[in-house]
Amino acid sequence: MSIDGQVALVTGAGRGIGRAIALRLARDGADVAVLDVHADTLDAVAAEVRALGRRAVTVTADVGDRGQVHDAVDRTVAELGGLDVMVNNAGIALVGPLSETTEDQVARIWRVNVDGVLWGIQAAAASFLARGVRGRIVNASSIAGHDGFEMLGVYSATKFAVRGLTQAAAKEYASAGITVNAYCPGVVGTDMWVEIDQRFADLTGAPRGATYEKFVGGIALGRAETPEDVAGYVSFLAGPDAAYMTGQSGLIDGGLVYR
Ligand SMILES: NC(=O)C1=CN([C@@H]2O[C@H](COP(=O)(O)OP(=O)(O)OC[C@H]3O[C@@H](n4cnc5c(N)ncnc54)[C@H](O)[C@@H]3O)[C@@H](O)[C@H]2O)C=CC1
Ligand SMILES: CC(=O)C(C)=O
Repeated sequence: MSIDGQVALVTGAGRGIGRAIALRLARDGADVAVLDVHADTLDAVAAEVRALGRRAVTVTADVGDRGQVHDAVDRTVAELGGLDVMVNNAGIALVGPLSETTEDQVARIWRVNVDGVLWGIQAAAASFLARGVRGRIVNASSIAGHDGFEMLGVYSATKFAVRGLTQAAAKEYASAGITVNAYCPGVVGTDMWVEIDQRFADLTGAPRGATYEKFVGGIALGRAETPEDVAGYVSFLAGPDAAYMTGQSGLIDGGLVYR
């Protein structure tokens, strides 16, 4: 198993891509701390991790709160005996025209998608450095971090920002043997996309499902992405075969955006 005996912390692990990453890392041999701002599904995800024979802890925390993220890392080390892999997966979407975007909307999404990744990088790297661990940091960007999408403009900006943080952190921590990479999924059939599609319907009058189908229609491989497609790539980035890779933001989108 590629990451046997390691400890990972996955944010936004209560559902969707984060849940799939937690389970994949557990299947590949890691003990996992599952973190989410919504506590309701965390026990179920932790139970799934334990059913795979690995240890799990649940952490209810807001990634936009620096102190809570640092506490989450400390708790993981205390309860699971270390931390080797930090997956900054939590994120939220914002759908709407730039012309109508408010300060509150920008502050809210920036706090989760960008500040949340920054605090995760900072807390994990401090913990790796303090313990002499050549750890892995893996961040959630998106196709929207490679291409600006209409009606998803501020969301796109946050995902471009994640790529900037990923590159800068890779350089800052390289001498300590810490790698920092990002994954850039395409159209993954999670609750986030249900919400995006509904919001497009509300704003444009498009029938429900039409926006999702339009995006999926552009995928060369001919199907929507699954959370497990993303999780496999994250496990690769966390594992030994990615040891010589840092600062990269790799597209895993079935052939939707070409960069
Ligand atoms: N679904 C998609 O098509 C794509 C998703 N992504 C990115 O992948 C990541 C995961 O996406 P999905 O699983 O689809 O989203 P999702 O909305 O299904 O799940 C996100 C999880 O993050 C949690 N979360 C939200 N705000 C949080 C906060 N402040 N602190 C801690 N947890 C918080 C939510 O409670 C939820 O459990 C996000 O960063 C998203 O932007 C990137 C490209 C495509
Ligand atoms: C949800 C997302 O990341 C998109 C539309 O690329």
